Amino acid sequence: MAAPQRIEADYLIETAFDPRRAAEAMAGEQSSGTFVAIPGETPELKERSAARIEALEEIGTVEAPSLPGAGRPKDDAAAIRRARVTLSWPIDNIGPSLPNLLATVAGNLFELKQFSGLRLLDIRLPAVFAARYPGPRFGISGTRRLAGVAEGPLIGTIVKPSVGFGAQETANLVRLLCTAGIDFIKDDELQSDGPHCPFDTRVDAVMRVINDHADRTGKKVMFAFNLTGELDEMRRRHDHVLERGGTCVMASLNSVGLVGMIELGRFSALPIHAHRNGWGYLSRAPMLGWSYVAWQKIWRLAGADHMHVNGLANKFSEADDSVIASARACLTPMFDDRPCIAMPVFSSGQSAKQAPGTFAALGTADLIFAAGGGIMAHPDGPAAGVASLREAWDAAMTDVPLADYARDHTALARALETYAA
Ligand SMILES: O=C(O)[C@H](O)COP(=O)(O)O
Ligand SMILES: [Mg+2]
Repeated sequence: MAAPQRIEADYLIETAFDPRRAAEAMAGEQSSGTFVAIPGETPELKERSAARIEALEEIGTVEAPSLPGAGRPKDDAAAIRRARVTLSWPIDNIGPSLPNLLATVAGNLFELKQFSGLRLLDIRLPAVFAARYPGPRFGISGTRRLAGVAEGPLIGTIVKPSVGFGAQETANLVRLLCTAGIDFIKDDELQSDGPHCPFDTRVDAVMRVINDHADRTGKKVMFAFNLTGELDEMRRRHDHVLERGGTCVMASLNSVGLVGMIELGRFSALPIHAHRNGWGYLSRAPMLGWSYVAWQKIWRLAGADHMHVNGLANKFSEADDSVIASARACLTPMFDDRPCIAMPVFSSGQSAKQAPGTFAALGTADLIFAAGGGIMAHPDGPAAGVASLREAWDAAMTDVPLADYARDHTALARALETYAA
């Protein structure tokens, strides 16, 4: 897996024009060219700075354009063709800069008239990027160490109701979950620092419970406090969590943006739990936007330790094979000497029933399995919800079918009845 010398990006394109001509327009627009030839773009300059087409493979035709507004060639009967294209750029165009990488590989090309579909599938970066950015400081091993979970998944939850609890009500729920043996708890992304549940007050109340539980049992439950905000706010909130003995902070990636995440990555002395809310607008249309395989690399390099990947049979619209491809991507090294592995977080409509499928598909338990409704709505209460997830994972990892294991594990049996649909 040698890092390339040039920046490389793979795309899926759809066009009514000749795909090579369209890809040339895309390469030109994203490097030295524009819509007409310009005198300054000499052969020497192009040699130095132009993006190149490294590969182009046509993969078929479609009846109708996927996106509105695309142009058509004069021959209006021309087929609409799809192709996979790899472009490359010299690193000297931008240097190892993540914000400028974004403008280069995922900038103006999505709206070029030549295309009725354009999706970024993957990126590969020269090793200078690994030297410039921190990458995850904690990753799997650091998270396991801080959470005191040597093997198996981190069984986790999201505070639910997502908003509405005050600090003390949140702490009361945390006490119950700690007693039930949970490993990981997070704020919902909708909860940050509103007047009804101020960040500092929540941290103080929750950490009193977590520290007290740790003093008595030796187990410090990891709580990801959502510090999403402006840069100074995030730094101040981070310091408050650290002072109170907290072991994780959370940020909404699309809210803090790339620069926010880079700054947080450089600053943070705690693992960063990266929430991907908003992902749908980047990915839901199959012929537009980003593949998670490409997108997650940017955030890992910026410093994300945990990356949300949705979950099997989730409440959203993503198919299971895409969820597993995303989780595998987070576990795939980015550079030989800087793997930047992030721990995948399965979350969204998860409950005991998805444990075997998740373990079988991923082949590892190096993950956080977070169930909000899947724990809170257990008919015998959240403690039984936690037990049901633990039992489901024990069954999955010892290759016992859930229904068999449920015969003498009541919490699991009741969960399977409840979350059957
Ligand atoms: O922030 C999250 O991960 C979601 O709110 C998950 O909630 P759920 O487990 O109830 O779907
Ligand atoms: Mg949520």
